[in-house]
Amino acid sequence: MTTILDGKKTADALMADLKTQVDALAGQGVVPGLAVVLVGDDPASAIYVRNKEKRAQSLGINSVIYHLPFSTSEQELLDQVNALNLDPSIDGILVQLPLPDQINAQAVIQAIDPDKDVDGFHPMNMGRLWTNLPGIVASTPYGIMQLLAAYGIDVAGKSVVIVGRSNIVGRPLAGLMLNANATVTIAHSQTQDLFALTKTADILVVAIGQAEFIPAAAVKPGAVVIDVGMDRNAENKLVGDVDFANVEPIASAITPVPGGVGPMTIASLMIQTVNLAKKRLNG
Ligand SMILES: Nc1nc(=O)c2c([nH]1)NC[C@@H]1CN(c3ccc(C(=O)N[C@@H](CCC(=O)O)C(=O)O)cc3)C=[N+]21
Repeated sequence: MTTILDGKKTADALMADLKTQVDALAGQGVVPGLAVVLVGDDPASAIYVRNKEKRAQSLGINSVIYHLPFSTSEQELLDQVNALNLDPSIDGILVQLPLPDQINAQAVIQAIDPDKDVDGFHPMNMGRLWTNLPGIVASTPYGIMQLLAAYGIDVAGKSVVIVGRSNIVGRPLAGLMLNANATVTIAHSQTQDLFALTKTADILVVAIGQAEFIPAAAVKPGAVVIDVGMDRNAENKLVGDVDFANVEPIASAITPVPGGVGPMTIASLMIQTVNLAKKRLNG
């Protein structure tokens, strides 16, 4: 029997616990503040923003959305970020990616106060992760680690293959996996004989954004499969990067899309926002 790694259920359980923490903070006069800056109308960002809003509201987190037009200049965005850096009611700042071409995303990420960088994308937080120091960790990788932990899947000593080397998922996940004592390989578009490599993985993570790219022949029987993709197939249905129907029967455990990694990403963002608010209170 294959275990379906239910991110929705796991996220709901984590949020029930987090709600008591938010209530306790409120009793001490602190409401966690999350600022989300969205430039333009990227569809994946729109789903993310909508679901974040729902979660934040039900928890009692003060989530403020700054929806700027697609034509926003880099300087205008930097000014917005600076204002949020200085706003004491804001604990976490998240600038939705991708950004329009006229804006240098790295310049914006580096303008965020590293201690408010709730996405963990600032080089300071990436450096902390890769030196195994405490810091803020990107929400999607953090959510994946929590989902594995919730199902008692230990990564220590396992062979983990991550397909995708983005700063949002692949790289930070590799750091977390290494810190948890996994043996990590990062594969990407130039990897030779990719499916032979993925077939060696005890834990296979795919984050490339190509609908149903990974076939059953690329997966070791009994592997744990984590699908980070959020793609549209030919019928415009939301699917992942893994051919779920054919891979599910041979995997020992697998995440669905939707209902897998996505809800865990949002839960992780909420957890880290609350942790930053606790820091505001306790220093
Ligand atoms: N700075 C930044 N940080 C991000 O983490 C970031 C980003 N920009 N830009 C966009 C992508 C996309 N992303 C999603 C996270 C969760 C769901 C999600 O909740 N998915 C649910 C719901 C799907 C649905 O409602 O259809 C699911 O998979 O079950 C979606 C998309 C975060 N991203």
